[in-house]
Amino acid sequence: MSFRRNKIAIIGAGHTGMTTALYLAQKKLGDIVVVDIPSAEGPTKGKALDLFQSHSIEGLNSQITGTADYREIEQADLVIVTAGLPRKPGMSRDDLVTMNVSIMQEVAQNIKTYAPTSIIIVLSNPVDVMTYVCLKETGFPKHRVIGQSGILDSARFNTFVAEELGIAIEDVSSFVLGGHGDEMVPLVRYSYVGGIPIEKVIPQSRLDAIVERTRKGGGEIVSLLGTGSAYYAPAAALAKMAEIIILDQKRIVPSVAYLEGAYGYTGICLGVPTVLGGQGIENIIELDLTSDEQEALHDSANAVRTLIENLP
Ligand SMILES: NC(=O)c1ccc[n+]([C@@H]2O[C@H](COP(=O)([O-])OP(=O)(O)OC[C@H]3O[C@@H](n4cnc5c(N)ncnc54)[C@H](O)[C@@H]3O)[C@@H](O)[C@H]2O)c1
Ligand SMILES: O=C(O)C[C@H](O)C(=O)O
Repeated sequence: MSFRRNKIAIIGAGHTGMTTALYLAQKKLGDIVVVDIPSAEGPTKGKALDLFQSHSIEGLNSQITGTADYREIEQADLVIVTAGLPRKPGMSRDDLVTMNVSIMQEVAQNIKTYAPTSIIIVLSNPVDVMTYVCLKETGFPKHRVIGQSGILDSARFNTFVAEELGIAIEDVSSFVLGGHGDEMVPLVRYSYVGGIPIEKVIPQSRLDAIVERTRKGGGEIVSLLGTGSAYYAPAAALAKMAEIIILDQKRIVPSVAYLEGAYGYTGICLGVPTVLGGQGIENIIELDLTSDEQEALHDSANAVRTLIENLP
């Protein structure tokens, strides 16, 4: 009799990578290997060992390994890519594209070599473009290369709605569509509090303000932090996607997916509602959009397409 535990690789042992490792360990989803560049091998091993030692106190039993050697991701079921530069105050996510594309190309080649059957979740920014680069570099089928943005953006929207109404965050459900930039499209019409459409309980002017704050939600944290960008909520979003995939939960969540016709777009990666499960993206759900929503999505998709067309 032989048992094999799930294996999750995280590329990038920075803020989001290590926070994701912590959430994954707490969710007891499998063994975790964290990979960073050779010059960061010591700190990567140190962070992994520190987290591993916390298991004795927390009653956890995942194996946590830090390394700079991609051979250690062999047989990973899931690879989460957080490698790349975060933005600084005053920058947009798109300003990271040149640096992060070359990092993504190198990372993707290593995943292709050492974990060719894995499912990949990309976090690195600008995430719609990085998901596209990862898909093209690995040559993996499109359902196995997924980007994270919508769970985070929806979580921000939910937080602001809950604050506005003074109610529990868990009673708010919303959808944010489109690219992970300031043109993202929070879908107010598809957002609810305890099953009640939010348009019935929040006046339009306040909804407009919440939509605007959601669009700029990442930048708000970047300005407050002064250095680096958000990591607790992004890591929670990654761990949620990992849990859905590993447990084959078939949940409906927004993911960055490669589109071949959905919403009228082809050849770009964009945030859309998906069914996520053991195969990765198992389906894309097409919602009816009003002409205003379509126009907003068009602006967002165009911003992503322009970046893709101008890739270095
Ligand atoms: N999509 C989202 O919702 C979202 C949310 C948060 C952060 N991000 C993005 O995620 C990325 C990481 O953010 P962070 O806060 O963890 O940054 P960080 O600087 O804390 O960590 C990045 C890590 O990547 C490593 N790295 C760099 N080049 C590498 C390579 N070639 N191979 C392996 N590792 C490499 C660095 O050494 C560093 O440890 C950034 O691009 C950020 O913008 C995206
Ligand atoms: O805003 C950033 O640069 C990081 C991330 O995309 C976020 O939304 O928090």
